[in-house]
Amino acid sequence: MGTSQKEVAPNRCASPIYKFYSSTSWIEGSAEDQLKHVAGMDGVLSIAAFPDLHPGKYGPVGCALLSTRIYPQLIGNDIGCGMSLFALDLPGHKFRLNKSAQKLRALEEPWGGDPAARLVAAGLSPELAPESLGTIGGGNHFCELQTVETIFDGDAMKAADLEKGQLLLFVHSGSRSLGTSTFATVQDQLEGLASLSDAAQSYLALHDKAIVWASLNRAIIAERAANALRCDLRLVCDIPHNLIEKHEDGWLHRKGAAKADCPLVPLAGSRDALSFLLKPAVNRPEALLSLAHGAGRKYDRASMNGRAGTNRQERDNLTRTSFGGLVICEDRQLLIEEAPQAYKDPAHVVQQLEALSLATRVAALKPLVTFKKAMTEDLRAERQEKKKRLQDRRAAR
Ligand SMILES: Nc1nc2c(ncn2[C@@H]2O[C@H](COP(=O)(O)O)[C@@H](O)[C@H]2O)c(=O)[nH]1
Ligand SMILES: [Mn+2]
Repeated sequence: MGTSQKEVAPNRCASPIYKFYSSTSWIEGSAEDQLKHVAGMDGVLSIAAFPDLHPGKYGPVGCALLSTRIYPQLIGNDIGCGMSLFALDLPGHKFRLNKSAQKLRALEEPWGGDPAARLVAAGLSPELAPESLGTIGGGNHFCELQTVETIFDGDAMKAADLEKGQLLLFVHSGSRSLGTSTFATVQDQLEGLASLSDAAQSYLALHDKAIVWASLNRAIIAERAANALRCDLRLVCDIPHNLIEKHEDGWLHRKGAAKADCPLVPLAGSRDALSFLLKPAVNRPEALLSLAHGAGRKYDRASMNGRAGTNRQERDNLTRTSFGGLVICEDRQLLIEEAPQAYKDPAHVVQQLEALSLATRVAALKPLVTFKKAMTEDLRAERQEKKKRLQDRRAAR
């Protein structure tokens, strides 16, 4: 069994950091500085860091942290963000790439369902951010049509009733405006919250609702996509990666770390790389019941300007993949910020997890169509209006 590198931050009281990556992994120094900082925070007992580790706004992304105190800023505003994988009953031979891409554009239209009914059925108040339900959101959230490219663990695939060539939907989204408003209530509490305090209890109550909301949101996004593709769907796994959970020794914070106390965990690649389905190992307590959730960022959003999509030809190329797939992202800035070059190599991340006996690969999943953002008439008009306002303001100066 491979061993993680254990490090104790210089602070005398700092907790151990178990690093589940090696010198061959792309890890920014600033991400490790953030790890050391959080290891020294009051009440922190242990940290597990995965090969998708990268610096985040409020702390490191790609890690799990056990603490006696509650730290909402480690989770940030996208509480409950996660990835859900669904099997489609669309036979591979009936699949048409261009037609499917066209159909998935329907995801940009407002959802025509009954948010109140769905919220109530999920045990939530009908007033809980109904307007955002069924929407993907920005950043690196997506709804991706994939196919099973390679099977590594036939038994696990059989148990999940999946086969080679199977069409899948992979949805990455979170709690949208609900997570943002929940985080806003505690955003300034950088020193964390005593777990029994009123502030912690009311944050956790809202947080738990955001987890359920985010999962429901992913299910509705997938239903909308399956409807557009005129097929049925079946949930394979639904795994959050931004959340706090009660653990026997304290509070387990996962930021960009997949909850791994379950049979199958997806690991996202990029829109032009394979994603993976993993089987978590069960005997690594230092990993804090968690796994890497993706490839992890190599370059932050701002530094992608100039690295990708610098001219029209390059931007056009970004809407097609090296697998022959298509990307629907009609927001130029988003197309560039989320270019595949912004991410590390997911195959390396998986290889590291396997080398350290944290997980084994079950299957590799190939992206066919990645939906992020389509330009509707309303959006186009909104954009033009904004452009005009800017021009008028400049002219008035
Ligand atoms: N299959 C795809 N994976 C993608 C895409 N864009 C990003 N990614 C991966 O998802 C994780 C999510 O990171 P998070 O910290 O924001 O939750 C990221 O690390 C990438 O590996 C995509 O279009 N398709
Ligand atoms: Mn996420």
